[in-house]
Formats: sequence, structure tokens, C-alpha cells
Amino acid sequence: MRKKIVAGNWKMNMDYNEGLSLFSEVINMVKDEVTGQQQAVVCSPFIHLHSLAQMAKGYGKIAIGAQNAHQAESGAYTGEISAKMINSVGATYVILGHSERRQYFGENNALLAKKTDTVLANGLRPIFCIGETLDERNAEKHFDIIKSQLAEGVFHLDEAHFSQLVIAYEPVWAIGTGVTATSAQAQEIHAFIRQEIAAKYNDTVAGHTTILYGGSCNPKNAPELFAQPDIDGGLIGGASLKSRDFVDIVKVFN
Ligand SMILES: O=C[C@H](O)COP(=O)(O)O
Repeated sequence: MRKKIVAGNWKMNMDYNEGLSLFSEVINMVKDEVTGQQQAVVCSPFIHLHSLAQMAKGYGKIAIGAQNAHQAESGAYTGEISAKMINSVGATYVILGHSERRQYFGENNALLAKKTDTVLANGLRPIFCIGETLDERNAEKHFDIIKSQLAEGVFHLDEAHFSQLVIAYEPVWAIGTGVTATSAQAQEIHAFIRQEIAAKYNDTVAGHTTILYGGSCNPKNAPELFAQPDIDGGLIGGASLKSRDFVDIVKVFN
């Protein structure tokens, strides 16, 4: 049985104290209300990581993640944060390839392949994001885009390394727009992603890969989305900034 995961991506929100207070609410609710085997992951800005990891100690149901990491191990890259640093403060996940990183910071599949290697080499699990823009969907190129993002971003990995990945399908047109992919649209792509993984590796690896949906996911639409056979949870943006909403989404798997 593959792992069910609900990951919150705070993006560039929450100052230090706001983040601690939000996280403290999340921990308390998760502790009291989450009864299933699902994993909650909170991906905060770098400044919170150490404190959140300390606060989460002893609560196996909550893990901490970063939102990016540099591809180099270390060196003269002013302003950047390495995977080793992220690991050293107790985070265990790193979001890679988010469409905002691709769009605003020019991250392409080749760069993301390097970042994936470095993150894995430092014992962290990438949450690797893929997804098409509205223009690409309207031009019916969405399957090709997904195929090439997987092929160029992560299919160079051997089976053992690939098995550490979480994949997140986030149609760019659904991110922060209030427009969610229908459960049928999301399931279609998730099934396609799983097929691609099976074709590259094998059915066992495909069957064990957690594939998250992201894009305007909220407590109302999450139950239907997460009921789809190939959707194993969500990558949650806006709704992860409200403890009640985030934990209600986590609780869909109770
Ligand atoms: O990483 C999260 C996604 O970008 C989704 O963001 P959203 O839930 O605000 O649409």
C-alpha cells in the first residue's frame, strides 16, 4: 500500500512568529484528530525549518520540508541554501520543480534533474512537481509535457533512488486560481503518470509511488479528489495557511 501524504506549501508567506503559531495549531490538531496512517508534511520558508522540526519531534505524523534547494553541494552561491543544510536542521522533504520556480526562476528539467540528485544524495525526499499550463492544455499538449517533465527531470534515477520520490501533479492553471481540475481530469493525468513510471521502471515501483494533486485544493473538494484511485493526497498552497483547513484536508484519509 502506498503512503498517503498531504503536504502544505506555505510559499513566501508567514513571518517567523506567524509561522510558529500556525504550526503549533497544526500540531495540536493533528495530534488530537488524525487517526489514520497518512503523513502530513509542512513545507515552510527556510527561516522556520529548524524551529518547526524541533516542535515536530516525537510526532511521527508530521514531517517538515523545504520549498527549494540548490543543485551544488556547497560553495560560492551567495543567498542559496544547500540540501545538506536543510537535512541538518531536521527537515526530510524538499519541494522541487514547483511551477513558480519554473516560471519565475527559470528552472528547467535539466536543472531540476541535478537538484533531484543532490537532494537525494543528502538523504532528503523530493516532492517533484510537474504540470501543464493552460495554453499547453488547450493545445492538447498536456500529456507530452508531463511525459517530458518526467523523462528529463527524474527518469535518469535508478529504481532505488526513484522510489524515494513523491510526485505532485499541479496543473498550472489550477494553482491559486480557485479553479480546481475536476477529479476526472486529475485522475486521468495521475493514471498516465503511473503508467509512465511502470513503463520506465516496473509495476511495483509504479504501484508504490505516491502521486499528489495540487491546485486550489480545499476541504470541500479534497474528499472527491482523494477518492480517485491514483490520487494519493495533495500539495496544498493557500489552504495550508489556515490550520483548520489544512488539518481538515489531512483528515480526509482518517
Ligand atoms: O504548492 C501548492 C500549489 O501551488 C497549490 O497552490 P493553491 O492550493 O494555493 O492553489
